[in-house]
Amino acid sequence: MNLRINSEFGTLRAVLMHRPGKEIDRLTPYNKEFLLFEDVPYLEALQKEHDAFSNLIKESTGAQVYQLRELLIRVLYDEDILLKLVRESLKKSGLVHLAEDILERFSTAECASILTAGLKIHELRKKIPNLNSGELMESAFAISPCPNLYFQRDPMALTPGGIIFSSMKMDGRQREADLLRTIFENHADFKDNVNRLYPIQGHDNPPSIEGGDIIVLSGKAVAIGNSERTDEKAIYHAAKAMLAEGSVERVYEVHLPHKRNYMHLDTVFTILDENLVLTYPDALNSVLQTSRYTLKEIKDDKVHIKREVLNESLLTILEREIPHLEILHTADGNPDYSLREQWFDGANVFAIGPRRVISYNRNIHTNRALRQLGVDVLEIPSSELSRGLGGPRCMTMPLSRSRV
Ligand SMILES: NC(=[NH2+])NCCC[C@H](N)C(=O)O
Repeated sequence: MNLRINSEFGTLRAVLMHRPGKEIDRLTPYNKEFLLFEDVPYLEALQKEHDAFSNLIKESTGAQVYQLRELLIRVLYDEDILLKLVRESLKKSGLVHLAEDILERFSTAECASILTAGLKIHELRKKIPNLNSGELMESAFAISPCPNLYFQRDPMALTPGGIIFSSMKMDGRQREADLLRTIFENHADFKDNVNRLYPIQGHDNPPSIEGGDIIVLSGKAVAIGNSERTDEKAIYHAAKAMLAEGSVERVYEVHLPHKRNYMHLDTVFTILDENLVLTYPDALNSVLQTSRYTLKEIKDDKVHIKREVLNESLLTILEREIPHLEILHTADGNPDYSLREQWFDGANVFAIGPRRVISYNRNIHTNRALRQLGVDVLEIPSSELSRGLGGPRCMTMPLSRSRV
């Protein structure tokens, strides 16, 4: 698997997902906002919906569906890797000195659970009765949970030139990118095929960038949202690395309002075929601030890139990059429904092949409009999955697609 993607819609061959687990049960009415959820989901129902999603992908495409937990356990068998991750995860609570004790008392599979679902002081005390946890309350987290891990789109991104490992903006998600990067840089199935574009060498605290903001417009062009989650500096470095690699010739920086319902560029639009884009009414026209990065020259091993501020809307850019562009609006533009359906990620469908998408069943008006255009729409249940405010594209990390 060469871990590069040159379209958003080539027939899916392999995808990474995470079946939600105990990390979801960490959500309460008090921490849900901090942990970026709209509500407190019912885990069993959430898992059923997620299973329906992953099974549908397998049945409809025959693609290989990797599960994060299995990949993680495999790399954690290397004790140095495990120790490093556990130490890193304990930094926030100031309990790094407990890392070795944890490794001694928990199995590798249990450590994988701790790294995803977190660990509370009182849970740790069961294994270490004389635990000195300082000022921390029994209900505090020694290791914080990652309830957003089923949004596999965000901790990294595949591009035509290689992989961008995210540096995640919000406190509640920061550990996710470490898990993914550790897997891809160490797992035997992947490590030799990783061309890391970001973070660049020597960046300890890289500026933030998240996978949901990165959309491959074509084998030669990539759009990155400058958003609530992705910083201008990160876009600059990622653009420079992509342009230096050579596959991508143009990187667009798209300024989004820094608001929760625009949190990532893929909440605004998704690409379903070589000339079909799904978006919500007015979004493409109202995004007016954009910039374009191109390569100037590579001289004495130094890469120089050019940034042009464009007075063009996102629509104009898409029209230039995608010949014969056809645009479909969520709920077909119906003012009574398009906002509702956009809120629950109507524009965020997951393309499993050209004009073949998986969509939330609740977005009935959008799904109907897609079908009227001849798109094959496969639906998944969405009562619980949608409470995290992410849609089918957000929940998937395609690792391989047929080239288009
Ligand atoms: N690619 C996306 N749009 N992801 C949606 C992520 C939702 C998640 N609750 C967050 O706020 O981070």
